[in-house]
Amino acid sequence: MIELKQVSKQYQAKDKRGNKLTIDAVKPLSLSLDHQTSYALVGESGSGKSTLARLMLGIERPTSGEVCLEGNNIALQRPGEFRKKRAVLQMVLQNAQSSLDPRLPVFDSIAEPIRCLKKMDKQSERQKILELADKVCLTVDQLSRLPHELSGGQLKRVCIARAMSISPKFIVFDESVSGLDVTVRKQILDLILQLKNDGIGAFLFITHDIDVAIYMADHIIVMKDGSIVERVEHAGSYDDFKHEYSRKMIESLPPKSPEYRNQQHRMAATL
Ligand SMILES: Nc1ncnc2c1ncn2[C@@H]1O[C@H](COP(=O)(O)OP(=O)(O)OP(=O)(O)O)[C@@H](O)[C@H]1O
Repeated sequence: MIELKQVSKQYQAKDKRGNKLTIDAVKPLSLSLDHQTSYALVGESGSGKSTLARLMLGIERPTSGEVCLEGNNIALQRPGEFRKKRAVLQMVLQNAQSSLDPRLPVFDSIAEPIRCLKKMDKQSERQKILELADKVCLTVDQLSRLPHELSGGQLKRVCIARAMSISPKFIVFDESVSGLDVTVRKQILDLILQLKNDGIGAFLFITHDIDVAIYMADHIIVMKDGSIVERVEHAGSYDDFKHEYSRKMIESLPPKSPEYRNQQHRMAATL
């Protein structure tokens, strides 16, 4: 579905003294993402995960290489044409609150992509939003509220419903459960897994948390300093990670609280 061919991304910045600096956010790499597959991208802060995701979605242009969607180089498509095709690719950002218009009831925020990209009469639109709300467990009452009147977990659900509103083939979840308490976190992760079988074609989960990656994804991609250092399929435990950097990341995991460990056991039991 999405193919990256020797793609790289450099940013120009300035150091403390004002000298020009080139940042190799993503070094040349190739990667294919298939339909109906779950991916996780793990790596420390600054390793290039979000930049790589933005390249996949065509939000950023690569410095070199090609990004192809269904075999077509997205850089060669006319903006109008790509805008329509790009709708099949969605992203759920880390900060749910700032991704939503604070003045709009969340019903309208969920409806926004439909209004921009699809022609739908009001009755069908309402029906569609109610179906989506049901899928992500939001009540009709919650749909009429403003973002600041919802909890963090409810806001994540709104963002997921919004991303799903135009039936995307691929959704990137960028740190989508950070900042949530363990119970809500588990609910959101399970919701995404459930939606995978019931709507989302494929997804990429960006996370610092290797436990979350193991729980969520069929394919785990480990990034370090802009490069992919390891790919693990169907990881069942930490032992499946062999690269020195992955091992270091695992060794530096903080000791887990009893509550967290119990949750991991419950997660493992459901796999
Ligand atoms: N617009 C930009 N301009 C300049 N440098 C940037 C820009 N965006 C990202 N970078 C730099 O590129 C590198 C990779 O950043 P990126 O956000 O992709 O990492 P990340 O792995 O997603 O980090 P985090 O987990 O903290 O979100 C970092 O050194 C970052 O400072």
